[in-house]
Amino acid sequence: MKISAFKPQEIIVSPSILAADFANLAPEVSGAHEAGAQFIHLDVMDGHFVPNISFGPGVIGKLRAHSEALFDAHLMISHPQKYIEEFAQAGCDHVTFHIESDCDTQEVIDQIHSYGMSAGLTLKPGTDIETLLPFVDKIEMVLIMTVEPGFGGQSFMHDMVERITIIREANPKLHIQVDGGVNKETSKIVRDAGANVLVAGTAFFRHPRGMKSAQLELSQ
Ligand SMILES: O=C(CO)[C@H](O)[C@H](O)COP(=O)(O)O
Ligand SMILES: [Fe+2]
Repeated sequence: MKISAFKPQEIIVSPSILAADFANLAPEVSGAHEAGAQFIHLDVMDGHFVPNISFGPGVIGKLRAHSEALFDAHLMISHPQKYIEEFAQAGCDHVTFHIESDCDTQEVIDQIHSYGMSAGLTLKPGTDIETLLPFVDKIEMVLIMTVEPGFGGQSFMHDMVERITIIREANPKLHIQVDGGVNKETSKIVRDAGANVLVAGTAFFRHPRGMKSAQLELSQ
């Protein structure tokens, strides 16, 4: 699945498997797609860029056979340039990395594209949004973090919403993704601001009435 199959006006839910049952990832991933999610959000953490360790290309590669959803990797790692080939081989369709990573930003964007994947850029809440502006015509998606990266289940940072408007004005054709504390209420706020890709971990995989209810609540 390629991101070019989706329009930036289209509302897409990207469930973060960080909140899924790690002992049952295959049915969690296939169930998410069956519930209507078109992306699967894969949070890769190295314990260095962020103070948490999650999973890497080995796990993603095993999950690939269980879903036809777009595999949307969010790399929270210090040296993304060392691993792009591995994420491509694991079956990722899209790779987002952090502008604060220790790499040449344009070189990593080119590296991602060279494997036929789409590229995304993101930034921590404390980083100036202006740092992203030189790249908005070079990538397919911007990810606005609405929590400090590293952990699921945190509260949505409302003061990040104006970043969505800034990016939407800078490039109306970009996919704009929001990640962190997205639920029934906050998804409306970010959609109204111009975001179209909604990452949800807790609100999706731990919804009291299941994934189909979560999908409906996030996308309506
Ligand atoms: O990138 C992330 C954390 O760094 C996760 O994608 C995000 O936190 C999703 O979890 P939740 O919806 O529970 O906030
Ligand atoms: Fe994420």
